Amino acid sequence: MHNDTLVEIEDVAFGYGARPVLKGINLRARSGQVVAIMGSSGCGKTTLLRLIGGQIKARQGTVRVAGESLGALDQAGLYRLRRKMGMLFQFGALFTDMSVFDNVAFQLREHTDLPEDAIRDLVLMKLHAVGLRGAAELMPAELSGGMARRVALARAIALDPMLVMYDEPFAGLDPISLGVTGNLIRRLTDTLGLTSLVVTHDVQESLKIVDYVYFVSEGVIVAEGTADEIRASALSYVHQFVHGEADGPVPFHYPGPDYATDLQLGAMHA
Ligand SMILES: Nc1ncnc2c1ncn2[C@@H]1O[C@H](COP(=O)(O)OP(=O)(O)OP(=O)(O)O)[C@@H](O)[C@H]1O
Repeated sequence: MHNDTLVEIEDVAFGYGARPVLKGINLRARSGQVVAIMGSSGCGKTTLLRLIGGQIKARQGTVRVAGESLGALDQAGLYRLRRKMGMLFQFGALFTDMSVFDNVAFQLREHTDLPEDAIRDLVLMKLHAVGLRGAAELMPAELSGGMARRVALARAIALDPMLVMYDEPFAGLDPISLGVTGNLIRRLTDTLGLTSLVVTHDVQESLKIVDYVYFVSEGVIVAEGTADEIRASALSYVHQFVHGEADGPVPFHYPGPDYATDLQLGAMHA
């Protein structure tokens, strides 16, 4: 293993019940990298993040985080490792009855014995890092969507994780907040020396900030490369994704009965 490899996934398979979702995934992310995982809806991107977070266990293969194989850890070991991971799941819901400050302080109060004045300094540092120190006393209802996303980000980095996982960080944001969020992910990764894994549909926004991209389809990695390699890719799957075309290997229509049969056109002629 490369000595700055933080996440390493080898030949991982997983399914819900009898249905296979991931069929042999290989992926790696190093310290200081922003790595994106893309693929069409339902291809298993969130499942992959849950495997890395240890919420679910691989049926085959190994998931290693910071050199530790998740399959070999007991509950206490998993819990210890998870403290080094920040997770920002869809929209990173904030506690609506707590101020911005208390939202960010929550993890620190739960997981450390730090005195309140140390917690105060840490919270203000994290809020400063996302440009919202001045918003500490606001309630979530008083924030714009983009601001709420940044508070969730401050909360995700409260415990100084080595790894931050983002599930659809750009979903539902206006174009300006989109750019701000992307730049922030890049900047925090660089300045804190962490690793960011970003699950996203937003190819254009993520290509601006990522070091490496993996495309998942039908349970396997079908393409991977740097942002430039992905932009230049001639693979039809990647081309369709990058250029947002409806026709290509990823069908626009969910598989179903033939359209004419469904509309009973045959019956009309009978
Ligand atoms: N807890 C579960 N039990 C059973 N099936 C599940 C469960 N969670 C997800 N699935 C199924 O597994 C597949 C992969 O889901 P997953 O959420 O990982 O996909 P995704 O790529 O993140 O999708 P999207 O981009 O739409 O969020 C989907 O078909 C989904 O319906």
